Amino acid sequence: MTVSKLLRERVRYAPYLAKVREAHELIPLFENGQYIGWSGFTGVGAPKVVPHALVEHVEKNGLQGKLRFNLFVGASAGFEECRWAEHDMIERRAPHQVGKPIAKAINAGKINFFDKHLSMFPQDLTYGFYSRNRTDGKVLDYTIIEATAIKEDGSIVPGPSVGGSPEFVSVSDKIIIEINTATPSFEGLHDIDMPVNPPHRQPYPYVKVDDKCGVDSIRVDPERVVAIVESRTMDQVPPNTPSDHTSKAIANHLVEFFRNEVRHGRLPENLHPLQSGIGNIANAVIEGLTDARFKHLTVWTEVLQDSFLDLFENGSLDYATATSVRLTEKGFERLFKNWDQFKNKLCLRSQVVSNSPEIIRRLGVIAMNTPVEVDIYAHANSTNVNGSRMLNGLGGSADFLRNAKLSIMHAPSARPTKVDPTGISSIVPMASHVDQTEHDLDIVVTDQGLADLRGLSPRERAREIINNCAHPDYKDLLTDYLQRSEHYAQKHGCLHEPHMLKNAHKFHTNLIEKGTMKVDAWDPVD
Ligand SMILES: CC(=O)SCCNC(=O)CCNC(=O)[C@H](O)C(C)(C)COP(=O)(O)OP(=O)(O)OC[C@H]1O[C@@H](n2cnc3c(N)ncnc32)[C@H](O)[C@@H]1OP(=O)(O)O
Repeated sequence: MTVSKLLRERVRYAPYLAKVREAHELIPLFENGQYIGWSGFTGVGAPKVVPHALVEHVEKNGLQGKLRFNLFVGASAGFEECRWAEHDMIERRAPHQVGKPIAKAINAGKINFFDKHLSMFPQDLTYGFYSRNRTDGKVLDYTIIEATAIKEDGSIVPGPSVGGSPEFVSVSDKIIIEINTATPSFEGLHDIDMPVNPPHRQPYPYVKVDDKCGVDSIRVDPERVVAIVESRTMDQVPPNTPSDHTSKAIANHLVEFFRNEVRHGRLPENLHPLQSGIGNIANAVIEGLTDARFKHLTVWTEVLQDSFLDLFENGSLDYATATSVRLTEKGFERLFKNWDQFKNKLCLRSQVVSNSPEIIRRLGVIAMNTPVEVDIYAHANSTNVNGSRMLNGLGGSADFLRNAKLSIMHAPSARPTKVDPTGISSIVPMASHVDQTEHDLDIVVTDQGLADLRGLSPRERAREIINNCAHPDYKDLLTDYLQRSEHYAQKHGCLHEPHMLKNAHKFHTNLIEKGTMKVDAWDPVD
């Protein structure tokens, strides 16, 4: 088959050129029930052409439900996995996904989804934990990995994400590489630690955000590479919603808090390395920091969004490292236009390193993530609406919030429902599912204000959160819940973290029944 000039330029290991194939030629390799790894993290760097050929094959031949895979991706893969979900091609999936079709299939019980900390998922896969029921001893049948170049030794230069690819490649029976020639090569941007399992694992020696101790490409045994496919499809990240008065208010409270910490000597003037989660609030908070004009900031995070480019450009940010650079089309244009400037200030690592609890704690990272809800004692739910409906998954939130120097959760104080513009309170009596515990969180912040929970007992925390963070529509209700719970608990000698279990989830049941968390009355308890 003919090999394009662009592909020849990107593939510097000649033996691979004999393995160049069209995606449709690879379809016979795939069988129902196989274990597949994909590159990709937060919707960038995932394979596109082979997954697309497979879904077309399923669609054309009516194979929905008959060609299903155990699919593992470092974090969300985006559009391609949503199409697989729509065509019932996913039997099992871990650990983090984003997109209505895939969440719908999970919540319809069609996909066996399991959620695991992003720092742990790739290593657990290499331990054989997820393939322990296989009788052939394999972990993954295929890894399909997107690359932007191949080096002289056949090693893989990833694109805008590293994620779990090093681990997938290390335990995969066969490997298919998609070389993306539509996107510029990301060569020089990666620092990758190839997996070494206990008892031989050494410490990751990073003590500064810009330390580089790994390799610049993913080592692979060329014999296991069965095909090279050219991809001409760019990543597509939807534009971020512009910040609004809610996200701006959250950002302002946080900036004020940081300034106060600096004044009291608990943070240096350039703060500590920042981590910021995904979503519009996270993006807006970083925008807020841009306006605050801190100097010499650094970032140790898992995903970089567009707003970080502003921080670089206005001179606030010295260096940023992550496992994925998830930019919109405009963001990527800005990155490539100023490539020489950014390439010395940016580094992409494996997700086991970007999310390593040990490094997060060593660097004193400031972690900021958005929850579904936080309860009055500071247990937070990041994943399951009403304790049951999976959204995206835990992601790296707990890797960071458990280990950061400052663990911050930011949310709007209330969200609208169809019948009530403030029908959902982000502050609830008892979280309907717990991902981050009271032992992890230091700060809760909403558009109403900031609750500093450090050193407070549960009942003190409850007052700080209700008074500072709850929406005015819910303040009295939550205070009433707390006082009644205290009265009840006093009688029963259980005043440490008082609850009326009969009413603890009444906000949620009321929301399900009436479309608002505004309960009319509490059930009597004695
Ligand atoms: C890859 C990474 O891990 S990055 C690092 C951080 N990762 C994480 O924190 C992972 C977990 N967190 C997340 O997935 C997100 O931060 C979320 C979903 C919790 C919040 O993000 P937001 O942008 O604020 O969520 P958004 O407003 O889009 O809400 C998502 C859905 O949940 C619903 N929802 C959110 N909160 C609630 C609530 N308290 N009660 C009921 N429904 C809720 C929304 O109405 C919306 O419903 P829809 O899908 O039917 O439209």
